[in-house]
Amino acid sequence: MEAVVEATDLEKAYGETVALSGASLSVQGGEVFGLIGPNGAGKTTLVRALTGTTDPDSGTARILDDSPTAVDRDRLGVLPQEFSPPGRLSARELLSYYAGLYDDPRDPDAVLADVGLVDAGDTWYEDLSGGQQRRVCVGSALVNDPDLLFLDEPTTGIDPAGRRTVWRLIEDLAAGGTTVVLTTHDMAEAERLADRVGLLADGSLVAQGPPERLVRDHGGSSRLTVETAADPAAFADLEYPVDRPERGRRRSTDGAIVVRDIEPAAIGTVVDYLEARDVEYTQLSWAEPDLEDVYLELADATEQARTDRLESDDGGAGESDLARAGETA
Ligand SMILES: Nc1ncnc2c1ncn2[C@@H]1O[C@H](COP(=O)(O)OP(=O)(O)OP(=O)(O)O)[C@@H](O)[C@H]1O
Repeated sequence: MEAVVEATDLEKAYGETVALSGASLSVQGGEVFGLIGPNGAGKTTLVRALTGTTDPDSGTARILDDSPTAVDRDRLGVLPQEFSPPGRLSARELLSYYAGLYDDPRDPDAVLADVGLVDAGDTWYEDLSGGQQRRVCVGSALVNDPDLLFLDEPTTGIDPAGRRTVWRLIEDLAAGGTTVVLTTHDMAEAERLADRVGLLADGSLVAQGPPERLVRDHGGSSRLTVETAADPAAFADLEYPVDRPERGRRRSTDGAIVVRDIEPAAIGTVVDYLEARDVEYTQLSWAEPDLEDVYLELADATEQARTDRLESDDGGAGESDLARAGETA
């Protein structure tokens, strides 16, 4: 399959701030590629470099076998993260306006239907809810029926039902052969839609692969979370490894203990253990590793590597972690 997006060693700094530090990726025709990563990792900068709205300091970017600034705009759809169309045009007028910019656009009413806004077609953009506005913006990126579509956080602010409408839309586009590069903070969205996911951290892609492979390689084991104020020492005799939840995973305010490498059939053993020792708990929840675990693991490893690099004189301490994290790439 031919690469529709190809980035090699892209670097971009804004003054002292390094936004991209050697980002490389390749997206094949018809693929949905999910770009994930912490705030400030460089995702929007990468999308901008790939769509010709920012010039990288070095490295090369090609889309649709052309340079991002020279590519045929009729073949490209872009939903930027920040997009503010004129407020005093209706949803339908806005889509008609954007459709008018292309040689062979789609029917704006069909696009309105695609994004689930038939009933709001005559409402001024400024009177739509935030989620409806975002859906109009998604629609504006589709009016030219693009071969390649960049969506930078398309579902931010959209309610769960509307999010599913957009997800189905993206799935239909992908089924029709559209190549999609999707930036998101929603791991469920990435896991559901993306054929491959790239984790951007500290300006470079530290891991790339199909979500299930990333989960297998970096997600860790299944876990049973016990919401309890008890100390981990109370679990010392349990036959499974026990520790605290990862950063960002704790839901209870009282604290929790995580029992690892445990299958659902063995949960009863833990319940018996807790009851035999009068350890109080409020809830048990079992989960398989998912993309969020990969994210937390690799983003943490990269952040730690960066801290080590800043703290060490020769800068070498963090590199091995980064290299290890990137083995899946
Ligand atoms: N125009 C700009 N001028 C100065 N700094 C910028 C500019 N654009 C981005 N940056 C900086 O570059 C870094 C990467 O930003 P970018 O917006 O690409 O990250 P991101 O991964 O998209 O973040 P988020 O998830 O918050 O949208 C950040 O430190 C940001 O402050």
